[in-house]
Amino acid sequence: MTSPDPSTVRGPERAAGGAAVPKAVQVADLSVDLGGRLVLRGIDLQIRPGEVVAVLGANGSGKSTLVRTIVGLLPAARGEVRLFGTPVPRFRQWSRIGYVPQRITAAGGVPATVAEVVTSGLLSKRRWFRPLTAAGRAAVDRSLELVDMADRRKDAVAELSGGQQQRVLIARALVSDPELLVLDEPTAGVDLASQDIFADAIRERVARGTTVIMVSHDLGPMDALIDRSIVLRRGRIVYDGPPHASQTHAHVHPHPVEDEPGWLT
Ligand SMILES: Nc1ncnc2c1ncn2[C@@H]1O[C@H](COP(=O)(O)OP(=O)(O)OP(=O)(O)O)[C@@H](O)[C@H]1O
Repeated sequence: MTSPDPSTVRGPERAAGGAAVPKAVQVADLSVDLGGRLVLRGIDLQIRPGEVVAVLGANGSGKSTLVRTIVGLLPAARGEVRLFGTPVPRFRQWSRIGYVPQRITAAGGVPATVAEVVTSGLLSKRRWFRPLTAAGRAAVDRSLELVDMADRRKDAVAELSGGQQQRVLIARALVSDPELLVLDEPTAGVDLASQDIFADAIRERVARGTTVIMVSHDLGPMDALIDRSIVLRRGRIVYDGPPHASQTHAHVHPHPVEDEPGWLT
């Protein structure tokens, strides 16, 4: 019997035949140094395909740094991150990953329409100049409908409100139908109605086996989707478990971390 190619295996249910399905995310002994300071220290984390994980913690605890390192935007000072079994520096299948950054970067001073920004989620750097296929256009339309922005597709992103821009970024992350969604405070500054729209879009993806990592201070309507919470404190994981009372997890520290000499607050 031949083993399936791990890179084509999707979702935990594809483990039939005994072949080991790679974890969606594996973080081993990860430390990250920013500006000469260890912002993450000794992080160990494994996320199975299909899991929906909330990353919680106080301001400055390292949440954004963790997810930015997971998607390859920051290098590890020590340790390793693997995506679907491949070390991030060698990972090339970025269409399998959807990422919504914490702050608006879509406009970035570049005049781009809503549809253009969402389309950019379909294109790897090497394929920028290829015309979009009919399937690609349909995916962009579907994604814009999911976040209720279809009627703004020709508008300049820079002219949208902050919450509307955030919806465009969410549509951009969803458009390639990624297997792993990494969302850094996706609904910060987004009104409740839009949060509901967003939660519906994520719920639909989760039902199809998409893995989700979401940084949030206020999960809102997403709360019911979470099946595991991780709490960071000063660059370390201090809680990893069921998301009971998730609104207060940021204050749960079952394994208190002693302040260490040399830790700069
Ligand atoms: N470029 C940088 N250079 C140096 N230190 C940085 C840099 N970016 C972030 N930090 C520091 O790293 C720590 C973790 O920051 P990070 O943005 O990961 O926290 P966070 O948990 O996402 O916070 P928040 O909830 O406020 O978004 C903070 O103390 C921050 O000051």
